[in-house]
Amino acid sequence: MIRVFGNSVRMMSSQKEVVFVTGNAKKLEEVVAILGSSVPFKLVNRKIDLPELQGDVDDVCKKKCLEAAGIVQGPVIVEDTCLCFEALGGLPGPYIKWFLDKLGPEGLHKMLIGFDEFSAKAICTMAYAEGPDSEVLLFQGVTPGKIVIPRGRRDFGWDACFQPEGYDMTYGELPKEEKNKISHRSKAVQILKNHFDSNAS
Ligand SMILES: O=c1nc[nH]c2c1ncn2[C@H]1C[C@H](O)[C@@H](COP(=O)(O)OP(=O)(O)OP(=O)(O)O)O1
Ligand SMILES: [Mg+2]
Repeated sequence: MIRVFGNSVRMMSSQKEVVFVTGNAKKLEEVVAILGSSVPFKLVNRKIDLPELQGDVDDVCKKKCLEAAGIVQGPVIVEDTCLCFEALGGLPGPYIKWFLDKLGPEGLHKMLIGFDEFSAKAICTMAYAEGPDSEVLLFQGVTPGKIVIPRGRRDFGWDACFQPEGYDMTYGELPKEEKNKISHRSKAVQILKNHFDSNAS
């Protein structure tokens, strides 16, 4: 179990504990690194494999969040990550996990050769709910880029085949701290953090 303790004064008054529900250790590692210690709540992880749902990005994330809140019976954060290919009208999108499992990063690139169109968007949608009957808030970060022949680390999903716009390195080649400054996840976490910062007093 990983705990991130907020160190702000506001933390003393709120003492809010939020459970980040994910079965993906790499996601957790990045969210913890991006959030740092300045969050006005205490983040606690629970490793639960939530169902892989169907639908549009926002719907998938809302349902996933309510599933998690039902299990935890309290405040939760979940996130769902999409990789959307321009040539495929936004697919695989939320189904990227299955495409990656079956094709690997090489296959994701090969799939697009016939289209000769490699533009893609990495989208992270974070969802927060106070409980199973509460409203779900969404915080979304998007990083545009292109799908390339894999280069770099293979330790996290499709990192090796995604090259963010304006960079000549893939996510898998960029130092972790650099990825965490520009990634879809860092943008979503920043928006979520701003929300909690402005509602914490
Ligand atoms: O920054 C990333 N860089 C490379 N690959 C990534 C990234 N973020 C997620 N991924 C992979 C993991 C999974 O194959 C799919 C998203 O599926 P997604 O359902 O959101 O993740 P998951 O099932 O692994 O964890 P969770 O328990 O939070 O649902 O893309
Ligand atoms: Mg999942």
